[in-house]
Amino acid sequence: MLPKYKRVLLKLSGESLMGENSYGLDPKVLSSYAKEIKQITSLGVQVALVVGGGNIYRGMNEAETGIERAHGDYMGMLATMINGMAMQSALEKEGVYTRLQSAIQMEAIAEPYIRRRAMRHLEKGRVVIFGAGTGNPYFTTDTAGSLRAIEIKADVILKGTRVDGIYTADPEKDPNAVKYNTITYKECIANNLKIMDMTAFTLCMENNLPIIVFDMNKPGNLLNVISGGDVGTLVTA
Ligand SMILES: Nc1ncnc2c1ncn2[C@@H]1O[C@H](COP(=O)(O)OP(=O)(O)OP(=O)(O)O)[C@@H](O)[C@H]1O
Ligand SMILES: O=c1ccn([C@@H]2O[C@H](COP(=O)(O)O)[C@@H](O)[C@H]2O)c(=O)[nH]1
Repeated sequence: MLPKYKRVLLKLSGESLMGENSYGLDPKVLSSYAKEIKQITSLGVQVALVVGGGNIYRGMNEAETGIERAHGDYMGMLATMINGMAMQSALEKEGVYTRLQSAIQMEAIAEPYIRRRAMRHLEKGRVVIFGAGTGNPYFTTDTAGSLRAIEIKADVILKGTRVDGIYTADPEKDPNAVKYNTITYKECIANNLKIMDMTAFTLCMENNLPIIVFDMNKPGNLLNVISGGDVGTLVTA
């Protein structure tokens, strides 16, 4: 099978990593995601990974936590490092070579983020995990994923999540929501569709980076996306 994409940035939801638990990490999910990723690296697809942090900490709720927003955001970025390290371990168990790069210096556990070095790792077939988001508060890992995807010249950003695409409204809240097979960036922004934040959509739109939102929990789905299958929702101009 000839993959449709040569280099992809896969954004994994932090919340999905907790599986049935209400917090933290589920080893079954980590192992299953690692196996799915191995399926596509075996085809020669270059994979960069950004993992969210919502299973551990989000910095947004200053009113609830009493923790200043920017301070909380740095805590959220540290949460993404924990998830990145967990994915690194799960991938290595599957025999996949990896490198973890952090946007915040943590030399004992990760390389610093160096764009050209990341691209070299990808060329050598290593999965590069980008941790600590953008390194800046007031952003999200969706924006970090979009930014890194553009920087490393990925063909597409794949948002692997727990819903099977983009809907007219949040399908977890609105049973009448209808799924789009394709949608434009402008429609996502105009309709304020909350599957990704607006900064991420805008960045992708300005740089013409296609987005595919798909269900990462369905076995074989990632491979299907890479094969050009009719999976999830495609966002383009
Ligand atoms: N219009 C929409 N279409 C589809 N999903 C939507 C929409 N609006 C909101 N959502 C929600 O977005 C969620 C997916 O986002 P994502 O994968 O980023 O999860 P998350 O919980 O924010 O994870 P993370 O820990 O990475 O921040 C879905 O679970 C869904 O409930
Ligand atoms: O560039 C970034 C990325 C993330 N954060 C903070 O981390 C948490 C977790 O990320 P999610 O994208 O929500 O999974 C996020 O809520 C922010 O608090 C950040 O500040 N900058």
